[in-house]
Amino acid sequence: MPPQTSLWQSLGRLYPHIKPILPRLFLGFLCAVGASVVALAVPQVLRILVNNYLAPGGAVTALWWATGIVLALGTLEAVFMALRRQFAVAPSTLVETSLRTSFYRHLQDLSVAFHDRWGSGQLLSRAMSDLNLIRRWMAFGALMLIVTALTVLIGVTIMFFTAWQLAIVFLLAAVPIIVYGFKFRRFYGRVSRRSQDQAGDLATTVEESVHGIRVLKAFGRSSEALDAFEEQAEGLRQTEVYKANSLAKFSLVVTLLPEAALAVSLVLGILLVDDGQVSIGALVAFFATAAVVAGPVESMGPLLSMTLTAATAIDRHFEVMDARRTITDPEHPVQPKEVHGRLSFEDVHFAYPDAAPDRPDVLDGVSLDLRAGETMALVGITGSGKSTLLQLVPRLYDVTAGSIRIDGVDVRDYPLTELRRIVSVAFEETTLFSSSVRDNVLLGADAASGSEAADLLREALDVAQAQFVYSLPDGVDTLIGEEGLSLSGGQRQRVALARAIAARPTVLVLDDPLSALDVRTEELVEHRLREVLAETTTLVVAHRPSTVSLADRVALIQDGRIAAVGTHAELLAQNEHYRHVIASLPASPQDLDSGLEDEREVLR
Ligand SMILES: Nc1ncnc2c1ncn2[C@@H]1O[C@H](COP(=O)(O)OP(=O)(O)OP(=O)(O)O)[C@@H](O)[C@H]1O
Repeated sequence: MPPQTSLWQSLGRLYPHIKPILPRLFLGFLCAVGASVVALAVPQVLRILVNNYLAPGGAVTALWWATGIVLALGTLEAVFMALRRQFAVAPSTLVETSLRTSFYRHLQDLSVAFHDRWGSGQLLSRAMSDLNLIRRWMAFGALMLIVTALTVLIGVTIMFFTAWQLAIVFLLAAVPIIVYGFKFRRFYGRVSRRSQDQAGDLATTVEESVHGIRVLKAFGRSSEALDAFEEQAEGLRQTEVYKANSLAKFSLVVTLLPEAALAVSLVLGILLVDDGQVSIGALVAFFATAAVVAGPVESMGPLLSMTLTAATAIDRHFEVMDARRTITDPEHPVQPKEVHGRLSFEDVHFAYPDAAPDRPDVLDGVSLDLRAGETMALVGITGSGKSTLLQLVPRLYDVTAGSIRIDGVDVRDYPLTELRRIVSVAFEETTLFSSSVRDNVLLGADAASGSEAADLLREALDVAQAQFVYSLPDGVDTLIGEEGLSLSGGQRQRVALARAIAARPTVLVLDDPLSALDVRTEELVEHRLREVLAETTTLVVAHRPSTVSLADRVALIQDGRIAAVGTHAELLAQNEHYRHVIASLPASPQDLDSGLEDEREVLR
């Protein structure tokens, strides 16, 4: 658990966001104070009523006047309360939305390394429920806490002036409440943090099991998943019960002590009236004021707990917002007029941030040159770092040493948007968004519109052999559902490949994007890719001999370095490890050779 910050530090971090709506919040605050002052005025009217008009021989009309005044004050209090809501609720929703938007923007900007570390449920709960808590606190909790404290302060002052001897009894009762309040604050803050973190972990579990529902069902692990979920949910329930119990204890003390003080002062009050030191009217007003103050005093517990929960939510929000962007735009960006796509890796080293320090780098000095327009296949045993190397090109991660250059310019010197326009990626694990096929394919071609966009879409779908989309219910406008789950694995891959092609990149990195395709379709895709992307430099991870046929040359990666580069035939003839890797691929090298010949025939 991160270190606990002080309550004021946490709440203070919200100030810049609240600043624009402060005038309206202040008006809301004035209305809340108005409502409290009016509520406190009612007992004073009662005092005058009892002392002057309810005495024997008092005028009846005066009684009606007093009743009318009490009614008017009641109405005024209701109006003030309605205005408070009006002033505070709408602006606080604006702050919530702006916090949520900046949170989302920051999540987009944070590096992949950050997302590797954070559970999606933790981010989801911070984006949704924590911000909701903050909004409710801004619109209600914060105002009411101040108003409540003020009401108690004003009420006790009035009680002092009405009958100071009785007010002292109440002040004595306040001392243990204040001491307990301080202890409660520290303790409740910690428990509140635990419960919000547990809620986030629970959200991650739900997200993961919904995501992996097919695997859970296929392996018959649904009941085990349920057991694990129940255990987590029970942990959260226990924390919530613990929280509720400690709040109940605090509320008990906050309610019981003033009630006890009331009982003591009732006896004392009667003695004082009997002694002539306090009038009956003053005694009535004192107790009526005490009754008005009792409400705010009792609400102190829930309001304080709401404030502490909001402070935790603010801490959780800023933990993400404080995470630094590690992959940023260069200070002095280089923007060449024309990019040809020569791609070079120069002594590239890379280790994942969470890797053990004694582990060797995943990439341990990779040096490789791709000519502009060349297609190179990357081959290596599983876990040799092929995907890692690919992800360094569009700067999903940054090299830890060495450099990657496009046309001689370090990728870190390109503006990020420009680099990602130059480099397009398709991964084996496809990610599609819950929108139309068209929007998914044209995701990286945002500059295109109208007929240009339509042409790009048609061509990309054609090259990726994704013509099946035209027979979907609404053609390219068909919504393909969350993560494209309504499509088959091969269909999803083809849409993702079409997306990479439609971006019209200068450098294309493909992480085995054809693995779910049958050999015939793969052949067709490769054929069309070569035609359309003749000018595009392509680095493709190959897990099947047939994919190697796409390449002009093959690079063999071994122990984090490029062990050999050459044509497939050269490497087969010269490199023992290459023969071993190729032999471990789904088809035998002999098949590959014949396959390659067949495919060359197709390409000729
Ligand atoms: N996000 C990550 N955090 C930490 N380590 C990682 C991460 N991703 C991959 N690795 C590790 O880096 C090494 C290289 O992984 P990589 O995915 O690049 O291999 P690969 O050659 O593409 O494997 P495959 O052929 O199985 O796809 C592996 O040991 C893997 O465990």
